[in-house]
Amino acid sequence: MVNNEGAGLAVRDLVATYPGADGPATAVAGVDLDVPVGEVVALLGASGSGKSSLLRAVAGLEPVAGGTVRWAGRDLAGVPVHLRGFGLMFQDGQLFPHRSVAGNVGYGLAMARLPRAERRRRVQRLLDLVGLTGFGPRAVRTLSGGQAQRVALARALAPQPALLLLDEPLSALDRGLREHLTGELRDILRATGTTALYVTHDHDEAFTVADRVAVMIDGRLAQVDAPDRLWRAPAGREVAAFLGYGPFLPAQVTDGAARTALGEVPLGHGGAGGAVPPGPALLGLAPTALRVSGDGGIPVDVAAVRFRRGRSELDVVLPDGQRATAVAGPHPVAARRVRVRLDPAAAVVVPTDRG
Ligand SMILES: Nc1ncnc2c1ncn2[C@@H]1O[C@H](COP(=O)(O)OP(=O)(O)OP(=O)(O)O)[C@@H](O)[C@H]1O
Repeated sequence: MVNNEGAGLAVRDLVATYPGADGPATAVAGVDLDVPVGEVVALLGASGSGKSSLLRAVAGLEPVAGGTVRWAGRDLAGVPVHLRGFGLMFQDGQLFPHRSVAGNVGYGLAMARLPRAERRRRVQRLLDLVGLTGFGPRAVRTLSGGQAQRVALARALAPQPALLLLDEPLSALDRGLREHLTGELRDILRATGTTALYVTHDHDEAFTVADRVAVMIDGRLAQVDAPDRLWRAPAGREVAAFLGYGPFLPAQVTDGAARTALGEVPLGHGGAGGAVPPGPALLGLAPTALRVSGDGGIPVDVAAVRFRRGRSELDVVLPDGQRATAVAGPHPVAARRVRVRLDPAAAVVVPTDRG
């Protein structure tokens, strides 16, 4: 991964607002983000967290209320969308309905006045790349949703944009197709060495596509990290809860281990990683962190039992009254009280929230 000083995207203290009834409403609340050349960064957040607003501000589609967007060291304030050299891809593709597939993919190349023969070659290469060999003459209205998004991707990649901005590019597709295309998209971005900022609310998509994932909560970036590190070492309870950890139990960190009501968890092992200072902390449980055990473990009451994907899942009541999920084997569980053991690899220790 190239990371020359000043290369790539550098966003500093970016603020984006919309006019509201009671004055401007803040959608992006002072964001710093770097996307070095060749890297794919996913902006992951709940609906309304400000992901699209940040992406649109980088694209130049929205005016910024504060801060800077730089590419290769150059401040882009006042540079219009079409002169930033960025590519855009949206959820609904927005293909030109009256052009063929090839006409759509080659659009930017025609604009750039590339000679016809070279244009043809590039369009063909791109259609090969996105798995649509031979689709050039097809009318876009005859395409399936997945095919249309492949065309949109090919069109966005055609002018070899310095930065590709993707806003929920797969979210209009059904789950199976989305999962399939996510892997393909990652491979295509890697194969073309594309630098990209990828907005999604889908965790699996972000973790699959991105070199680094930026978690956006209420207009702020709560953590930016490689997928495995984000999962192993969330910065705090807010990020851990967003990733799906919970409930959280009090923990006391000493000498590389965290003591909790469910037992001791070694730090830096399995899921319970991160630089958590000694003192009070929190233990967050992934849905598979508790296993029903035949012998030993903590006794808990069973509130409900479900059978799911070949195994029993129990809602159990922890000693402090919180509900948690415990996983059992393939046989139905009839007991009203069971013992559970903690799998430290499926739990995280995070610092207590500040303030
Ligand atoms: N054009 C607009 N006018 C007024 N408010 C807006 C506008 N666009 C977005 N907002 C508000 O800004 C906040 C952030 O919206 P944004 O679309 O950036 O979030 P998001 O994380 O991309 O959400 P989603 O995943 O639902 O698209 C929200 O509170 C939203 O209601």
